[in-house]
Amino acid sequence: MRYQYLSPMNPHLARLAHIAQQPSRRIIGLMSGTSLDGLDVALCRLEGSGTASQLTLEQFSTVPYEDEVRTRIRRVFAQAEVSLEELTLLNAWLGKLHGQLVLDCLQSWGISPATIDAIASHGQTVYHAPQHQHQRPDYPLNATLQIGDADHLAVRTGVITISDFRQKHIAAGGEGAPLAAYGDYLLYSQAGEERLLLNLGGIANFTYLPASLNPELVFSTDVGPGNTLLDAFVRELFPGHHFDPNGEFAAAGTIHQGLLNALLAHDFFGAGLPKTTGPELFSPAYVRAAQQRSRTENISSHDLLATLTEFSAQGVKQAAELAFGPEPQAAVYVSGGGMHNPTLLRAIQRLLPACRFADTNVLGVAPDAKEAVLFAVLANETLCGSGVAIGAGRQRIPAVSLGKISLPG
Ligand SMILES: Nc1ncnc2c1ncn2[C@@H]1O[C@H](COP(=O)(O)OP(=O)(O)OP(=O)(O)O)[C@@H](O)[C@H]1O
Ligand SMILES: CC(=O)N[C@H]1[C@@H]2OC[C@@H](O2)[C@@H](O)[C@@H]1O[C@H](C)C(=O)O
Repeated sequence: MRYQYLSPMNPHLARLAHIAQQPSRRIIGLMSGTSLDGLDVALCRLEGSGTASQLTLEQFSTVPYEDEVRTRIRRVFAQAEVSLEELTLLNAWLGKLHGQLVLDCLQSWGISPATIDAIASHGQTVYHAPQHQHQRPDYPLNATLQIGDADHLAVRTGVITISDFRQKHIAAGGEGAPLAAYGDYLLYSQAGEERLLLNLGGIANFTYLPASLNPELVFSTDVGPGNTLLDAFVRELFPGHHFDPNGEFAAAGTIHQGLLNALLAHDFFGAGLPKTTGPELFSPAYVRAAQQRSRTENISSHDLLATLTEFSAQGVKQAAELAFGPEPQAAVYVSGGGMHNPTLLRAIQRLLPACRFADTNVLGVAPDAKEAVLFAVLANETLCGSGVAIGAGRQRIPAVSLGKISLPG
């Protein structure tokens, strides 16, 4: 379809059309993940689109959240009941904050906001509710909520902002996550190599990239908890720490097989791929229930951490076996904060002995930046992609462009 532009036209829409037609775009990808450690800010140059996309990561920064930000998010995060006033206020407040953090980053890099074509803002997931998890017969649908309203980002920065990437995925039959496949396929596929791109964030997920490059086989899936349970129990049991430093607490403990079996006794692990989950399921309450069932309430803090670390690794193994069958063989490229935890990495390598492991630096993207980069790539596709049929025809992997557009004025 071709459209002729008739004047008068909203100048912001004209700018949008111009940006879409440029040979390359400068897009800032923003991600604030489930670990609540901070806002990842990735300034990307994207040339072309689709499988011809070329990415250059020009700048990257994680702006750590102050305690107050974390506290405010935790008041509503992954909880079935919250104050509606708190949620409403936080939505606007986070949007403003993210806008300001983008401006701060640009200033520290010596880059003018006027040179940025678009911001791609994931926002903060506060509740993820795939149907298999909420199981409410009165709501037979998947749903998810990200906050940090993008109109605030657009107005504060003066930059067109694309946000709320997960809703159309759901509207078109998906669970709203993971979206990684839509970017990973374009940037990191390699003919002749079976690849798994494993992200160890709060929740662990991977993307399968087939050696054949056939987009219909591509998918990404959550596999279970990554760091979320480790972080939660470290905060409780080792005051002053936010995570298990280099996996040392877990390394000093012993895996308790009875508790591990109880943790793994959930339908999520046997369910077909792709699937999503979140801290709504994998919460401290989930662990406490498993401890009660296995009579392991009194194991030491180190043993609990060792068992939870093994639990995260087992989730990766079980999903890899669902994808490949027994003895999965693939090149695994790791990203996310969990790659800084050698105890977790060693466990995954032990459970997948026929896989080769590297981190995503080898693919040209810093592991900590990969998710923020993803949203820049998704925004680029929304602006000028012509559509790649990722997972075409398979359940829960709709081939759609993602995101809503906020104009600065
Ligand atoms: N040196 C380290 N030792 C152990 N763990 C670490 C280290 N550095 C980071 N981590 C872990 O990585 C986490 C942050 O990971 P990341 O930033 O990938 O999460 P996220 O993006 O918020 O999660 P998600 O992808 O689920 O949204 C920390 O909370 C911690 O658990
Ligand atoms: C609902 C939601 O925010 N999910 C996140 C979360 O963090 C990791 C995992 O759970 C993944 O499913 C997803 O993020 C990545 C970026 C994705 O959509 O691919």
